[in-house]
Amino acid sequence: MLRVGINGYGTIGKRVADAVRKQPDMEVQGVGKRSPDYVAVNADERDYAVYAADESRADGFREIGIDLAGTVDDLVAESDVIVDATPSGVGAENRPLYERHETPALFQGGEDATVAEVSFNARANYEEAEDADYVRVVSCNTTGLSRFLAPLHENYGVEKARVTLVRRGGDPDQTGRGPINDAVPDPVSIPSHHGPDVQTVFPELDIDTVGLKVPTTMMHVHSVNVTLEERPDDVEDVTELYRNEDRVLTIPDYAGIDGAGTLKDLAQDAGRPRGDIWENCLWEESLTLQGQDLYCMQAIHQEADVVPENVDALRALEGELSSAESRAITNETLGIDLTHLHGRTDLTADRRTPDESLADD
Ligand SMILES: NC(=O)C1=CN([C@@H]2O[C@H](COP(=O)(O)OP(=O)(O)OC[C@H]3O[C@@H](n4cnc5c(N)ncnc54)[C@H](OP(=O)(O)O)[C@@H]3O)[C@@H](O)[C@H]2O)C=CC1
Ligand SMILES: O=C(OP(=O)(O)O)[C@H](O)COP(=O)(O)O
Repeated sequence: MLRVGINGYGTIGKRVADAVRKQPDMEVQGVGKRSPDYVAVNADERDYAVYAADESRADGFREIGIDLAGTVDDLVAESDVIVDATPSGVGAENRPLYERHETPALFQGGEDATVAEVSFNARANYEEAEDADYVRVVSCNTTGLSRFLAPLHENYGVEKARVTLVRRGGDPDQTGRGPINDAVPDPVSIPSHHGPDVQTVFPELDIDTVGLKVPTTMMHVHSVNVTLEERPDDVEDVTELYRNEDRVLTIPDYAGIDGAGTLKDLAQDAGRPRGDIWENCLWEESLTLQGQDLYCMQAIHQEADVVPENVDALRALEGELSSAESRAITNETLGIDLTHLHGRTDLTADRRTPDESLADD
């Protein structure tokens, strides 16, 4: 059993903890938490051992009935590997602590790529993490773009990718980012940081990205245009390619899923924890071919898509399972499977009004 310590129990850390707990080959050693607040209570209620990130606040944990298991220093010493899910920039400050204990670590996409030896996406470059001690799981947007681009890259070649990222303004718990009523070029400089970040996974790829933020907490939406080196025979071939990707949910036209709100509703109806959507959500109807150019739109649940990638990155560091083997276990244990949407598509031919049916009979 791989003992995994999670340092930083916020939006990403709490989801990674729950995902690790579901794996047959891993266990959660404990979680590092700084503030003794409702999220700390939630960790305690879920029976995670809580370690203090800031010793000066240890009394605050005791006052709310949380019996600390130690400090983050202890957590690092007792774990086989650390998932650092602290805010952007704090991970880099933590790296010397992990080095001191010779404990390998994963970092998140808010860190600069230089924090680790490898920037990781399970679908695109799993093998590169096998000999590493420090790995950065790329950000939610970069994860979504890597999953989207990998099959195109392999099957048709990518001459040039251009992406407009309509970014959610903040996560639901980030009350400090609102209320807002605006659409803000963010970053206003072009290209945005996302293009260079995708190149940490696909070094040769020619990609330009621009970003803006809008007042929603639900999901990011990408408008993508890719010039392919080789033209697919038919757009249906591309649709089929994505239907066969394990972490891409292709949205069939009949489903009536018209935006991030209906996607979240779908996830909640499906009983997903926290309404999480781990897959890229790609509208089939938006897949369009014009000459060598492919267009499409996809939505990315920023709180969730990096979670299975963290689990796979832990296995990549171990070096015992292949990408396909690890992804299969992660998908199965988390329940990454909304293919029931496609099990219904055959019925669309019979979607006639009662009057039409009677007329035919
Ligand atoms: N949120 C998102 O949409 C995504 C975020 N990421 C990346 O994941 C990383 C984490 O982001 P996110 O989960 O949103 O962050 P959160 O702010 O939600 O959580 C951060 C956690 O780290 C703790 N923390 C803060 N400062 C320190 C410190 N000095 N030492 C130890 N722990 C500390 C916080 O403690 P406390 O609250 O107790 O003070 C909290 O538990 C970032 O790199 C981010 O860019 C990647 C993909 C998507
Ligand atoms: O990694 C993320 O986004 P990014 O890919 O746009 O950098 C997360 O959604 C965090 O974004 P934020 O920088 O708006 O907090």
